[in-house]
Amino acid sequence: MDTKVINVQADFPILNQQVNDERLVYLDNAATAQKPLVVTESLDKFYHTDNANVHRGVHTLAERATAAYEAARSKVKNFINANEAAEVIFTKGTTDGLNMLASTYGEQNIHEGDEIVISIMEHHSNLIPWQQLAIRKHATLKYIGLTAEGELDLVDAAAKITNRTKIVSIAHASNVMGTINPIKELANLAHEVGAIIIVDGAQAIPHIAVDVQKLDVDFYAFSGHKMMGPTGIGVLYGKHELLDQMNPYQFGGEMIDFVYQQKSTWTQLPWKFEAGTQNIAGAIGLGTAVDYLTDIGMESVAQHEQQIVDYLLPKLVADDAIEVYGPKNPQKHSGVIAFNLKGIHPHDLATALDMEGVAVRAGHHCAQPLMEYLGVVATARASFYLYNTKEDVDSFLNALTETKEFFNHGTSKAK
Ligand SMILES: Cc1ncc(COP(=O)(O)O)c(CN[C@@H]2CONC2=O)c1O
Repeated sequence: MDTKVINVQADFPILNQQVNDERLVYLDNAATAQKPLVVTESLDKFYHTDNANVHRGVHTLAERATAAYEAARSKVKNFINANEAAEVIFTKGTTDGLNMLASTYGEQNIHEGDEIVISIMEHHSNLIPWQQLAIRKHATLKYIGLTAEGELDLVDAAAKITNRTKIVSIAHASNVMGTINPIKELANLAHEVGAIIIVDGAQAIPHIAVDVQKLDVDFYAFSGHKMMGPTGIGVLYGKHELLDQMNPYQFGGEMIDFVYQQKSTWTQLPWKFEAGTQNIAGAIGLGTAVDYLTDIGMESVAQHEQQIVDYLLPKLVADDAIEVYGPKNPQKHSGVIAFNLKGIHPHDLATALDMEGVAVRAGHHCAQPLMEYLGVVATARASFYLYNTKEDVDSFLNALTETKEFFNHGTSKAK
């Protein structure tokens, strides 16, 4: 499939600035992505011309706001190829969606002795909800390990997913290891034993095409802010029949059919899970981000990032002063690259890079069990998106060289 050359920096005014008298090079996209003008303009338009509460008013603005909100839902439905818009629940983000599942599906279906299987590379948002559920229910939480290459160990997965497993919950892409996990295979392993599969899609949905029906996942959670949408909006996709069985997550306006003094009945999907006034503007902004990505094409986004990784990763791997985590093969590594400069604390490294205008993340990345598994306390992390360029990569590499010299570090082999 032919892909467009991506040249979108002009859509992101935030990128056109100096930091510490150097050109900003923003490489912290795994934390949050920058927003194109069309997204912020869609928020302005809503608040300046269409703002009203949704689903309840019969006046013109309420109808316009409702139409825009539900149009956003339809855009997301098409973007992930859900079977119907009712399977798209707006949430606050990935964390909210995963907690919703643990508090509803989990509470209703996990019992003493049952097993929940996740992986050691999970973000805390896809670890703690299951850990606390297992504690509450006297169930068992098991972790799938990694191969020597730093990928998910499918042999270990097959050994740990058994007829005692009720839930498998896995990141589609790691926010540390730069791996894309074999979700279709894991879905098959889960379904073969009668378990469901939940996917944390936070680091995948912005970067690769996701087809929830082709993957045959039961639930898929992601955040708007990582795919150039506003913060505070996200999506939980779920198969209709499973969402139907779940108790509401929160109670209040919007989500009811009828409220009597001593009992209440609930409305239909998706609104059963959208209690109270929702993040209407956020949903509209997310819908605009979906349009923006769809216009560019996810194939083009993926190829653009692959070109960056193909160019950068071998240089980092070849440098004896640098430890790279995750697969060393660029074809198996996403645009999230965790690394350390040997002997230098990642916070000091990130501070030094910031002095050169380069923004990377440093810390445990809300993946402390993974840090322990890797034998490190923290790492630095550079993460790329469609608006990053080869010039950004060269600036990053130059800043790394400057930083190594600043810390009087050994010279690297790679030039
Ligand atoms: C894999 C993964 N899952 C869940 C989350 C939680 O998403 P929300 O915060 O939107 O609910 C994140 C956030 N990524 C963190 C945030 O900052 N840096 C990171 O790597 C993530 O990377």
